[in-house]
Amino acid sequence: MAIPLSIQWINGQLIILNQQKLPYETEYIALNTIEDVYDAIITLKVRGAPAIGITAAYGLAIAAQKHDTEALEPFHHYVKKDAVYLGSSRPTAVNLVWALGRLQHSIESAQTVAAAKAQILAEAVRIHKEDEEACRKIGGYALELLEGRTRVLTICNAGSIATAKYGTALAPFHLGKELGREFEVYACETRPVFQGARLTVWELQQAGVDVTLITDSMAAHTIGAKGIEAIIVGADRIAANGDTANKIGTLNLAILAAAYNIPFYVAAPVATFDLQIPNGKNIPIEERATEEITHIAGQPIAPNGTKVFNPAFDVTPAQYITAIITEKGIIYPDYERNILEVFTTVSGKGEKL
Ligand SMILES: CSC[C@@H](O)[C@@H](O)C(=O)COP(=O)(O)O
Repeated sequence: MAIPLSIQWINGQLIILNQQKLPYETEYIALNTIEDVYDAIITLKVRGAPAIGITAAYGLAIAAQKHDTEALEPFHHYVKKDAVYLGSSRPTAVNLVWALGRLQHSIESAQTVAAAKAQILAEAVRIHKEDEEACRKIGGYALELLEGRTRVLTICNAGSIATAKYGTALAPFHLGKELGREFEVYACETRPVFQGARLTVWELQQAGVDVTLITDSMAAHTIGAKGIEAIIVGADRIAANGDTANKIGTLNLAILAAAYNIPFYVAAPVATFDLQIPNGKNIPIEERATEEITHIAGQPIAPNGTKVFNPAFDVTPAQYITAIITEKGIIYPDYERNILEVFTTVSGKGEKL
């Protein structure tokens, strides 16, 4: 039994777990070029907001090593162009542009191209390491909040394989296992791409955590029938007022939690907050290919030419969120005030580091 990892930097090579192939095949692939990284992100070989950010950071660092110039100005120009390219791969998870921005910032003061190349790679490794630490802390805070509750519902995969390790929403279950605390996790299958069925169930089984799969449409019934005591989800972008974008279907669960009077928790690192965005209305929502809905495993399930709407994320208004669990602590309403306070404490400037 072990917590699976999705991203590894081994002897100067980026190796990822190909999440497209799970749960049938556990395939690890090397990403050697910026195009490999872009493709892996857009085709969901690697997915989950923090994992996208970490992979893109390595992608930018890999590309930077290959730029054949001794002059700093063109080097910065190439890095900026690469960052724009990688940043265009998926629009909702803010961790992507956050990580790319952090790498660019890390080389601003470099005196030579050689120094910049070393610094940009070091920063990617740092982001990777920091995310594991952040997720472990999130798990600790989530365990405090879940004290006395064992039956917990989740959606999508906000687990170890969506981050450096442990995950965000799944972190308390992994950490709980390490500490001898058992949970009964209910995983929504998460149509249309089945991150819940394919990834969360697989990941929790690998780690020896008790997990039960339901279809998304069974959530309301299951909360009552199985006595679900809390819902915990991840996030792709959290606006300054606490409105939270996460996998499509999350909003349904938030409304159900309110109807059943059980807590609805969002777990995310501070890298997932976007203070430039005042509220959820301004969060860009990715729309993906129609085939994700009209086909399952390559087989059509709807008439040819069916009109489709396929938003990959929805936005849960802050009023439905009981608490937001970060590595800096647990944030409660009033979110607008308390989120700003966390960031002011973190950076001293009311900005994301
Ligand atoms: C810790 S991952 C948090 C979110 O990124 C996760 O809940 C989610 O919605 C992932 O969506 P995906 O489309 O699989 O990248």
